[in-house]
Formats: sequence, structure tokens, C-alpha cells
Amino acid sequence: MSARALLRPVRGRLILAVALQALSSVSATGVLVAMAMIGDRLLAGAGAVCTIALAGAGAALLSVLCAAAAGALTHLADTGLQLRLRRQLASRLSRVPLSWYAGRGSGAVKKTVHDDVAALHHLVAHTVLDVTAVVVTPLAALVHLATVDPVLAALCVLPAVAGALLFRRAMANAGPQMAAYGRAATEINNAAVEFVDGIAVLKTFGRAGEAHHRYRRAADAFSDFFTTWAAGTTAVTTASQLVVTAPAVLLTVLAAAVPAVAAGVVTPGAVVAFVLLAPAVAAPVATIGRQTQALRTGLSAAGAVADVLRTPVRTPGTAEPDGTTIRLHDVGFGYADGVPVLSGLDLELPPGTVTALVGPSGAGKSTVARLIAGLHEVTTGRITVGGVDVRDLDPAVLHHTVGFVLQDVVLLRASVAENIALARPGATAAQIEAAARTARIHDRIAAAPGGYRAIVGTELVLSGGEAQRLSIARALLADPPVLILDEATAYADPHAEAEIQRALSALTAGRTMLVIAHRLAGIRHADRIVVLDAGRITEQGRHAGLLAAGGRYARMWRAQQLTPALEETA
Ligand SMILES: Nc1ncnc2c1ncn2[C@@H]1O[C@H](COP(=O)(O)OP(=O)(O)OP(=O)(O)O)[C@@H](O)[C@H]1O
Repeated sequence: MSARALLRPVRGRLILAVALQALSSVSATGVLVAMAMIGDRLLAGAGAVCTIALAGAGAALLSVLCAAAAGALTHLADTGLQLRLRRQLASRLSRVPLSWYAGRGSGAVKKTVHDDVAALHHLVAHTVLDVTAVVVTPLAALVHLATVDPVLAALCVLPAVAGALLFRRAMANAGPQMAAYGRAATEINNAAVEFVDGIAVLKTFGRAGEAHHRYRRAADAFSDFFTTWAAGTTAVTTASQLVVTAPAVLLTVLAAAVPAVAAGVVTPGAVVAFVLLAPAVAAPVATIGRQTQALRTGLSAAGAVADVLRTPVRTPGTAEPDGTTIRLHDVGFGYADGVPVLSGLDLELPPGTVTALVGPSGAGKSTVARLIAGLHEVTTGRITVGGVDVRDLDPAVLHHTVGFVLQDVVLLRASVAENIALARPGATAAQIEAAARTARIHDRIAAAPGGYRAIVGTELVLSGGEAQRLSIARALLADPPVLILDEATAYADPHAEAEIQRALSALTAGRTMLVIAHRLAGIRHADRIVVLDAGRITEQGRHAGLLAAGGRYARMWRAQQLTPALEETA
């Protein structure tokens, strides 16, 4: 979608608004013409100015009404456009791959979603009309003055031409400068977001003073850039403004008109017309900078929004999985180009079985979970659910088939009930409570003042382990045939962990499970244990077999058996 296509839905209303604004500007000029005609009549002693005065008043009324109608139209067009764009952006941004966000930074995304859409408001609601007025008013004034005296009319164009030429010189390098301006503004946005995101951890290490370092640097760079740019152009820009001021224009015209009146080649009435209308011919040049800038900003914002809306997203397929078997076929993946995290991974999760994925930190276990969840796309190979590539599955079907309790629990700033019912919005209060009880989080929720209506993060602040149990309640309620647990009990104390394990055990019957755990004791009864090391499967089998093999798993098991003893003797 191009910037032009973006504005297509409101084109009809904008054209009508431009026509009304043009009529308003012509009518406003008509008022000045009527005043000039009255002056001419009075100077000539012709009297009878009533009709002209009435016509002038009519023109004034028409001008006001047309301007109001034009403004109402553009604001209506803008409201509809903003709503449509925000919906389209929300829909697109929810479907772009996570890597798209990683490649940008939240500041840049926020700039497009918020600032650029707001800049479009100015373009559609104001700039279009302002530019119309700036073009039509001087033209209408000039046309009338040309009928009064063509030579003097040509003369009053001179200040406008001089102002425009000076302004062009000031803006000679504006294209690259505007691009640099946009980059500097984006850098400030990114730095501000980073500042807010990182402040807690920096404070923890007593380095709060440095927290805003990048932000300050970005703001300084922005200020330096702007000062240098302004210093190089201020003199010429000021000159371009000065030559089009009313006194400068009147001086130019009167320098020729006064001798012409004395010589009897121009009437005093004609001079009145020039005094009233000549400033209007040149005045818009003073606003060229502002209007051009507003147009550029608006069009570049439209371009940025159009770019986001053009971001390719995979159209969800309509294929239905045949069963719930999950297979990883020769899967390779890396977060960054040339840095593989997983390579040649073949893995099958047969229905009703529990597969445990273990391995040292950084081996890629959570990455496997994220790939199955569709949060990232495999670089090579494929992942299938019931024989269908996850990329060809409708995300809704994927998430009904596979439930996730991932390491990084994300809770929404919504009620506890809404958070639990995320994957099943129609769930009843009783079903939500039952899931919370099974996940051993009900008592904590019931003890909070708002209970299940309390807003998570403000009215109910949960610890890491509690958040984990709430996300287990979520998965329990969704009741998917396949469940992936990534460090599901990482935050829980031993007592709570045992309870959660019991609750989860009840779930496993008839279900496919992939459990990613560091503590091997919890998964030693798994149907299959897969050992991942540096993104490759190095061993797999049942607990006893792997122990007997004396490989990596056996070493990890022995190390974990020793650890409690060491703690006790310490
Ligand atoms: N979002 C990311 N961007 C870039 N690299 C990442 C990202 N997430 C993980 N990695 C890298 O991918 C590799 C595997 O990480 P992963 O979290 O899958 O390991 P893991 O086996 O689950 O580790 P742990 O047991 O410590 O949680 C690591 O080298 C990690 O640095």
C-alpha cells in the first residue's frame, strides 16, 4: 500500500473540502474587492455603495460558511481514516513475526503507530485546507488586480517571486536534512523507551544516574543537528520572510503607483485596490516553509504507516491438523543470521506421551518451545502439528491444539479472570475458578480485595511463582490436547511445585506433553527424555537407559543428586 492508496478512502471528501475551501478563499478576496470598490466610488464621489456593501457582507458570510463546512468535512474524513488505520495497524502488527519487532526497536514502532498516525491527522484535517487557501487566495487577488491595472499587478508579484527564490535557497539541502531529522527523532524515541524499560535494573545496580545517558545523548544530538541546520539557513529564511511582509510589498507597489497617480495614468481608486489586495498576493510565501514542512511531515508519516501496512504477513491457512502429533523435521533456526541456535533437529511428540527436553543452559530448549508456539519461524526444515506445517495453520487452530506455559510469563493489565480466560473468553466464573484451584492460585486470588475482578499489576501484584501458576491455570482452562511446559515450576517452592506437578499429572492422560525442565527429578518418569546440547540432540531414551549409557544425562543426573547433599553439608 502506497501513501496515496492510504488516503484513497477519504479522497472524495477531501476533494469536496478543497473545493469549499477554494470558494471560501475566493469569497474572502471578494470582501476586499468590495471594500476597494467602495473606496473607489467614494473617492470618485459616485455615492451609492449600499449594494456593494451588501455584496461584500454576503461574500464574508459565504466565506465563513464554506470554511466551516470544509473544516467539518476534513475532520470527519480524518476521524474515519484514523480509526481504519489504527485497526489495520493493530491487525497487521499482531500478525508480523516477532523478528520484525526485534529488527526495529519499540521506539520506532511507537513512532509509526502513534506519532505518524497523529501527523496524518494534521495532514488530512488541516494541511490540505491550509495549502488550498495559500494557493487560491493570492491567485484570486492577482486576477482581480490584473483587471484593475496589469502593470502594477505584475509589480506586486515581484516580492512574492523574490521571497520564493530566497526560500528555495534556504531549503536547498532540505531533503537529506529532513531524513536526518526523522532519524534523530526516532533515536530519541528509542532512547526514551530503553530508558523506561531499563531504569529498574540500572537502579538495582546503583547506576540510575547513567540510565538516561543514551536519552541525553540522543537529545543533545538532536539539538546540535537542529542548531547547525538553523544557523546555516536563518539569514536567508529571514530575508525571504521580510520581502513578503505587507510594508515591503506596499513600498514596492506605491513606489510606482504614487507617481502614476500624479501623472494621471492610474486612478486613486485603483491604488486603494492595490493597498488592500497586494499584501495578500505575497503573504502566503511567508507560510511556504510551514506548509511545505507540514505537507512533507504528513506525507512521510503516510509513507511510514503504509510501509507497516505493507509488511508481509503469512496468510493463515485453512488446513485442519489430522491428529495432534507434533514433529520437528530437520529444524534449523537462529535469532541472527549466521548464528545457528538449533541445527538438524528431528523430534516427534506422539499423542499421549510425555517428552522431556533437557540440556545445559543456552542449549536451545526454550527456543524449541517458541518455534512450536509459532513465535518465530524456523530457518530451515519444518514443524508440523497433525501433519500440517505450523506456518500453514490458522494461529487460532494452533493455539487450540497446543497450550503453552512459557518461561517468560506475560500477564495483561486486565482482570485476573480475563487473564485466566485468555484462550477461552467464553469460560464461566466457575470454570475459571476450577482452573485456578487446580493450579493452586485460587487462595491467593481470593485473598486479594477484588478477587477475580482485581486488575493484575495494579490491584493484584503477583510474584514470579504466582504468575507462573496463573499461566498454568490459563493452560488448564484452555484444555488443549498438547501442552508445552517451559520451566513451568521454575519459581515455585518445593511444596507448591509438588502440588503443581500433581495437577499437571492429572492433565497428561491422553495428552501430548513436552516438558522443558532443569530439575531432572521431576521428569524421570517421562516416556522419553531428549538431551539437547548446543542446538543438537545428543541423546534420547528413558531415564534408566540414559543413566546406564553414562553420557551427558547421567552426568547431569549425578550432579543434581550431589547438589542437595552439598547444600546440607554447607
Ligand atoms: N530473543 C533472542 N534473541 C537472540 N538470541 C536469543 C534469544 N533468545 C535466546 N537466544 C539465544 O539462543 C540460545 C538458546 O537460548 P534458549 O533460551 O533457547 O536456551 P535454553 O536451553 O532454554 O536455556 P535456559 O535453560 O538457560 O533457559 C542462547 O544462546 C541464547 O543466547
